Amino acid sequence: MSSRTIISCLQEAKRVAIFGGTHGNEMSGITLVNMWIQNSVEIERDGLVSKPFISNPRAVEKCTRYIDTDLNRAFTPENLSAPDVEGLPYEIQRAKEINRMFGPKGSSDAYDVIFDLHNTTSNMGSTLILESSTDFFNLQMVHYIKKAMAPHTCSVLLNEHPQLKYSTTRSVAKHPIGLEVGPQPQGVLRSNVFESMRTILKHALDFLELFNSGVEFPPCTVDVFRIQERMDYPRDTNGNITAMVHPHLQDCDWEPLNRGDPMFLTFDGRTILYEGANTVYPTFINEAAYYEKQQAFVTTCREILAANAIRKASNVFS
Ligand SMILES: CC(=O)N[C@@H](CC(=O)O)C(=O)O
Ligand SMILES: [Zn+2]
Repeated sequence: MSSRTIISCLQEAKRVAIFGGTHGNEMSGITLVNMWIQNSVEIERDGLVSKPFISNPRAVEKCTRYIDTDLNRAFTPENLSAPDVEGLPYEIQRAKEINRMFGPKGSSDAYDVIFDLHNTTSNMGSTLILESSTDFFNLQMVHYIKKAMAPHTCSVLLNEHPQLKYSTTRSVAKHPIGLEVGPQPQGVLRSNVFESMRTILKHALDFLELFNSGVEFPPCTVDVFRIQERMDYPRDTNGNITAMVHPHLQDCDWEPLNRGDPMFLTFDGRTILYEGANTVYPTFINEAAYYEKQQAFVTTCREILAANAIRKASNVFS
């Protein structure tokens, strides 16, 4: 190590929660978390308190994304500080409960890490979702997971966009991290998707154990896809879609989309081309849950993020 290496000394990451069922029809996370609630041996590590938790139990019971409103958009300061009156939408009540249990969001009492387990109908493979490009702890963790997963790929989606960023369930933690694995239909369990998610989480917990044991992680870089733009389906004046994702784009998550490439196929057989000047990398292509959010896919650009070396701050009292 060069004498000029900057080391960020961070608090130990002791309290870790694993959320499944933030969306009640995304079966891998729900099944894994229920399994770990029954028997937690697999997620136990030295120096860690790991809490498996079903975040939206009523939606899980009904096998639907949400009851009243999307829980994974609900953790806004306004919602979290709303008075506990009767008749609040279920997910707003639940957000306040989760914030009390695992937060409060933004405070030193908040959980250190929340892993939130999601599935997508898109062909994204294994993806980690970050909300900040400057959280060195998460960047180091993601770097560790990517290396441990090789030769299998694990993509990193950075959702730091001022307009497109949303108030996630995991944002209650100091270090929020989303796991998004697909393709898996809503309400369906696929063994390959289930096992990929399980493997990512195993590596993540191994990283936390190493960090807490005092291991120093040298400076690193991480290839990420930064969210750029939401692309909606073509629609008629009533708001109904008039085209589908083009067969040349379907399932091509993370592959370059260049000016002039096919994007949509109208019901009457016309191809709509991508007209943007720059090459982009689409993802969440044809995600079932996003029809209601007016999103056919999201474009991203590639970027390389750098992280300082990290290690656990030494305790002066020990
Ligand atoms: C398909 C799906 O639910 N995706 C998640 C992504 C995330 O957790 O940031 C969501 O829209 O909330
Ligand atoms: Zn989800």
